[in-house]
Amino acid sequence: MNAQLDTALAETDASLDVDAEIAGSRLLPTADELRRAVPLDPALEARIHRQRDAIRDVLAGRDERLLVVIGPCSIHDRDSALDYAGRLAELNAQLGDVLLPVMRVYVEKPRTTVGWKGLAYDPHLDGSDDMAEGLYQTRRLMRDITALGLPIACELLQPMLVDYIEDLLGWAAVGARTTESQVHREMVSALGLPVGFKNATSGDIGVAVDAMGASRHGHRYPGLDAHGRPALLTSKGNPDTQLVLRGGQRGPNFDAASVERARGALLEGGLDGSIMVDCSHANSGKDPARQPAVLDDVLRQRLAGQRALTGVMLESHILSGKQKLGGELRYGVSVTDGCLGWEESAALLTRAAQQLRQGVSAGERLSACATN
Ligand SMILES: O=C[C@H](O)[C@H](O)COP(=O)(O)O
Ligand SMILES: C=C(OP(=O)(O)O)C(=O)O
Repeated sequence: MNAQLDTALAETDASLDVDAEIAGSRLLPTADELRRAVPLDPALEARIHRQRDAIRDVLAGRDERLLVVIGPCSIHDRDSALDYAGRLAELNAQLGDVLLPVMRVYVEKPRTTVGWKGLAYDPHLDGSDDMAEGLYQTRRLMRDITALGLPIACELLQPMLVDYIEDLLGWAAVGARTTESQVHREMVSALGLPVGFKNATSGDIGVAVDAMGASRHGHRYPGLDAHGRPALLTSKGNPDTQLVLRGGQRGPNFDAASVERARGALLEGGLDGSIMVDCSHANSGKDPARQPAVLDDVLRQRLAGQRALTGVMLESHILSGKQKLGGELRYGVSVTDGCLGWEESAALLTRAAQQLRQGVSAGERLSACATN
């Protein structure tokens, strides 16, 4: 870890513990300290603002490209994450006319019960939970990926961690397990970036629509200021949100009827109909091999005129499948949910781009006929 940060961090004085149930306490850097240790230069900051604007344009329908949030289910090592980012940046140069790729750099994992919680929590993958190091690695990695020209996305799970990384993100998700939480809605209302709310694990989309409505409003809520002090914060409200359909306990919800129902619910809630389909999770029954079929269906709906479909999400890594933590790890294989491999992912995006180009040029031909 950064030496300057390291000396500032120590075990806190146990005699100060007011709660006997807390078995230990270690200081973390404040967001301000970490940002100073891993700074963002003004040129990169300006680039991230342009990336957010480009994503906002897609969500609002001003840009016809398809937003593609793609990458590992979770990041567990820097080398494979940078390797993946390099490949995606190269592919972006070829497909950027019709797709807007954003890399999943997911460093916090929500668990159904218990399990590894991600690089930010446990960077050594061994239960030692060296979070000061995890946050440092996270910020450095995110900065290095954005420097390749790629916008990045992650799930914002623990509101206290947002300030450590928020300035680096192009897009963020609130996950299926937290969409109904008022605390997360307040958090989103203070973010200056586009955010997708996922439907609940039950499949209920109403909570996500409510979340979008709630986070458009300004809120007053307790949190931490940039120096880590408790403060009453006042947010302005975030107008740039999107509904993410990820399927649920009753099955998938990416089909045309489900998408149209979701669009109706958004309009009824007074919201623009911007929808992303997560091709993974309950929409693929957690079988990565099913993600291409979901993507195909979404593309068919888009080409048939469903303009509310502005984005897709795919879980993809260097190599396909998944592996358990514990033994020796294979390079580039997910340690959480199963992913598509890179070769297949690249072929899939290339095919999607071709289909979208053909669709667009067919559309242009039709409008040219109409005006002649
Ligand atoms: O995206 C990843 C997982 O679906 C999510 O973190 C839940 O994982 P779990 O059910 O294995 O805990
Ligand atoms: C955990 C995730 O998704 P969900 O909230 O849909 O389960 C994820 O996208 O990594």
